[in-house]
Amino acid sequence: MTEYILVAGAVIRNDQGEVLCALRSETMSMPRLWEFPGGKLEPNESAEQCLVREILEELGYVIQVGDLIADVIHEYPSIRVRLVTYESKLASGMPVAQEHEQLLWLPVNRMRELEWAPADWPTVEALIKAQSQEQ
Ligand SMILES: Nc1nc2c([nH]c(=O)n2[C@H]2C[C@H](O)[C@@H](COP(=O)(O)OP(=O)(O)OP(=O)(O)O)O2)c(=O)[nH]1
Repeated sequence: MTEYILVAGAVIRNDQGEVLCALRSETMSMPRLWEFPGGKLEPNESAEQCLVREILEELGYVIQVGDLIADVIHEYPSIRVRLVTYESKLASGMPVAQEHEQLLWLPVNRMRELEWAPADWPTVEALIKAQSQEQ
């Protein structure tokens, strides 16, 4: 039996195709690592419902959730996280950081420059691969 914490992350794009990257603050676990906004699923909640709720809490904004990008299990020293990431769009307007230290819109081809939470790398690589296949 492998137990894990199920976490959903939103890959939020703007009209230029840039992705919203969020820096975990000093007071959060895994401080100062970049992540996709989101969080742990509550009981009886779908990943989509979790993302809409978390993004509203963290960024004050409603998103529209699209396709699954990656579904990975990462073994941290003290926890095992299953991270599912989804394409998402903002309905309109701009997100405002309420819990994160910093928000950054980055083109996909620059995402490797950030220090991501280890569970996030398969999503970053999938985004880069998908973009290179489009060109
Ligand atoms: N939201 C989010 N969490 C991530 C990502 N990558 C990753 O490893 N995580 C980890 C960090 C946390 O251990 C967990 C998500 O918990 P959370 O975002 O609800 O964090 P939290 O601050 O409420 O929880 P915690 O401090 O009690 O761990 O998943 C990611 O891209 N987005």
